[in-house]
Amino acid sequence: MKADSSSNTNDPNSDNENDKQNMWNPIFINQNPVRYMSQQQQQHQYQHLPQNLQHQQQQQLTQEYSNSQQMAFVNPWMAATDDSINYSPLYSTAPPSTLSVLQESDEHPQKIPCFDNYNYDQRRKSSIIIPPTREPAPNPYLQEYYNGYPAPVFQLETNEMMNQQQQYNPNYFICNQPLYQQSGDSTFSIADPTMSFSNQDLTMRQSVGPEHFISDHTNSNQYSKNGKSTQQLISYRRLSAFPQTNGFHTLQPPMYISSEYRKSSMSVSPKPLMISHLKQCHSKADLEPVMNQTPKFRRASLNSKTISPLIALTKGLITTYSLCSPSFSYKTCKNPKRVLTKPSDGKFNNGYDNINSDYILCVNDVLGTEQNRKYLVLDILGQGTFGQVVKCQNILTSEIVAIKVIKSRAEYINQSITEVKILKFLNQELDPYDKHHFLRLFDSFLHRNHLCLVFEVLGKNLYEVLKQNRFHGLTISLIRKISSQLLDCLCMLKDNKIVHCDLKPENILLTGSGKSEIKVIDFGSSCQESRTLFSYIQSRFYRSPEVIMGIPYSTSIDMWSLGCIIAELFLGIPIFPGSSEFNQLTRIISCIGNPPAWMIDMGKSSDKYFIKIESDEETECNKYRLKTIEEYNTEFQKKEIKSKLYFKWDNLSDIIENYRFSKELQKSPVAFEQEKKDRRALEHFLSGILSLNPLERWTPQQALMHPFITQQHFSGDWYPPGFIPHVGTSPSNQDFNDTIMNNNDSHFHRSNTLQDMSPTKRLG
Ligand SMILES: Nc1ncnc2c1ncn2[C@@H]1O[C@H](COP(=O)(O)OP(=O)(O)OP(=O)(O)O)[C@@H](O)[C@H]1O
Repeated sequence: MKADSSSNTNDPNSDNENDKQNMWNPIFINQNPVRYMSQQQQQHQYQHLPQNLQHQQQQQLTQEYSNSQQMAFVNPWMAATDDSINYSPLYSTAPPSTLSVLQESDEHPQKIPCFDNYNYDQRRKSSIIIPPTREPAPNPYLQEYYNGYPAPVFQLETNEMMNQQQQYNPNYFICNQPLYQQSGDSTFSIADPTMSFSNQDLTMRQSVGPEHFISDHTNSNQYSKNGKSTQQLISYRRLSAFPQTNGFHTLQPPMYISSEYRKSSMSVSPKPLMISHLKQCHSKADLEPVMNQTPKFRRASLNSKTISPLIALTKGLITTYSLCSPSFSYKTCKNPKRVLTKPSDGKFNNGYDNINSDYILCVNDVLGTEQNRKYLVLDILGQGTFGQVVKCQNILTSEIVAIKVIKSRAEYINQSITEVKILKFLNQELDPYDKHHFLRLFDSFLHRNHLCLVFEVLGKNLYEVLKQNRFHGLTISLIRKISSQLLDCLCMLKDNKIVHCDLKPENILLTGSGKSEIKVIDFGSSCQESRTLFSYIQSRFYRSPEVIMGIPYSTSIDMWSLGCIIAELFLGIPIFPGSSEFNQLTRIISCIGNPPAWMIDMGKSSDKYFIKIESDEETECNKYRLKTIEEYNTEFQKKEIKSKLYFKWDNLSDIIENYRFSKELQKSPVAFEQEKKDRRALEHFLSGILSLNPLERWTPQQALMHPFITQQHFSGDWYPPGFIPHVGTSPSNQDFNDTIMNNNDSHFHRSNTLQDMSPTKRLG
């Protein structure tokens, strides 16, 4: 070991040649470096052996492995490039899973084949000290062995085991330790059960893209335009929350390990696991950290400064690799780029854009060219109909921001210019002190034909919050806090006659301040009340009945969306998860009741969904009924099916009242009583917001006064000040409800599972 005070000994990645040459300590170097085989080679060779021979060799391998007293330092670079090496037959026949363990452990000197042309001198000079073999840690996936029992040395899998595994579930195979699911040519971990809802979301939770905005002035019938159906349009739209279902996030124990295998593993190395002695604590001094002496043979040394093997193989990995192979050189520019955009093939805009006209973004890309407008791309935050949102750092100021990179198509850019205008107005004119929960826009610029909007960076959206909560509802006090902030925001919008047009959980983000503070984002579909040009707006689950029926709309459509969002926050899943507009309307009507006849009379699209059953010319009072699924399918050549019901009860108040009480609430009678009172107030609050008649629907100002928000005593009845119920000329509620209810059987079948909605069974 050489001490060189002139070299930068603190830097484990030092490029100093002396450092490298003096790192090797001959005492601890095994003369037989391991040859690394590719997984394919291993599998191939293993599969061709007869089964009894495989078993015999596995045992031999296990025995030799446990007997080994020395470790070899393995140079992955040499091994990966040298093809002229003869493999040990033992290695070539080991089962794939075993070999993968061996590759990682570097602990098999006896079985290591020779490198004919390997330069041992280089290794002998090393001062990296390799400790003698010690007992491997117990396998945490074999839980029986974990608590104090000897662990199997490593996991072997015979073909028989693999077969049994596959018989048990053909989709799973044991891959060393974690359990993976195989799908096509990609391998991923067992799907998180909470992800099951996402698939449905892909087609249902989307907002409407500008190419699908249908102007009332051009064509009122969104279905007949271009001959495209809603279903066809949906396929072009994208999920706003970036799907995160492909991550390797679930590690599961193997599903099956035979008892024979366990016994054989036990017999290999039955040494008891040492558990460190626990001492009683008498004084503060006992809590002082104890520095153990540097264990002999347990440290690697770099120019007299000792570094641990951990540092040598993490922080100091580059130096370690350089020492292993003089030809190894590391340059960050050669690093593979992490692409954030999917699909990532360049199709348009000189190869900068993918097939969806999304800019292909990679980590460490720079957006913007001007001095103070250069942003380093760090990660993806979300994806939506209009483009992608990425976390970036201003190169000049180091400020972290969120940049929404809009698709390079004209219709998206134009609509986003409106978003910029509205946000500027909201930020600068309406809410200069940032008190009313609007997203802050800092800047906007063009980058390679993409409009980039620079926002403050926020936290999780409410859909992600629910998902993280395994689609269980949030507590009433949290719902109250979120609702009052949203109402405050909607008050500002209503006062200034601005319609958001796309309120949904994905567009409400926690600020990340830790105070359940939220902000409303995505004003890309917003408009002024006087310029409601489009009739195909709002994400379906949150779409108001007047928009579905084609009635002129106002800021009250945002109140409808708010009602749906609050109900979802309570229930954990959407209250009206319609699979089509017809299905959406059916769900709304069966839960809340019928719309007044004047709405049906007035709606441009009403005749798609309703049939007139009675017309009284004198009173001009018409009666309608919802079309049956068969009638609707025949008329429009659709394939609507009975929709699944996810709640045991039909109407809103029963759903809220009977929704599952958490175990904590059930334990405390006081909390239980309070919850029941809160639920009654919530139910009444929602009934005012989710009024089918937009003229009777409470305004945000009215809703803010409701006892659910103010937490005043709720007696069971409450009217907002100055509220006069509109007396419609609709058929009597009873008549209509009878019709609807008679139709209900044909529209719904009750779901016994919430598979499409949520991972857990929650029937109300
Ligand atoms: N400022 C921000 N900070 C953190 N995440 C953000 C921010 N803005 C947006 N996101 C994330 O990106 C997602 C998509 O953003 P946004 O809704 O603005 O895009 P969009 O293309 O308009 O989507 P949509 O399909 O809803 O119209 C959001 O759901 C959110 O998760």
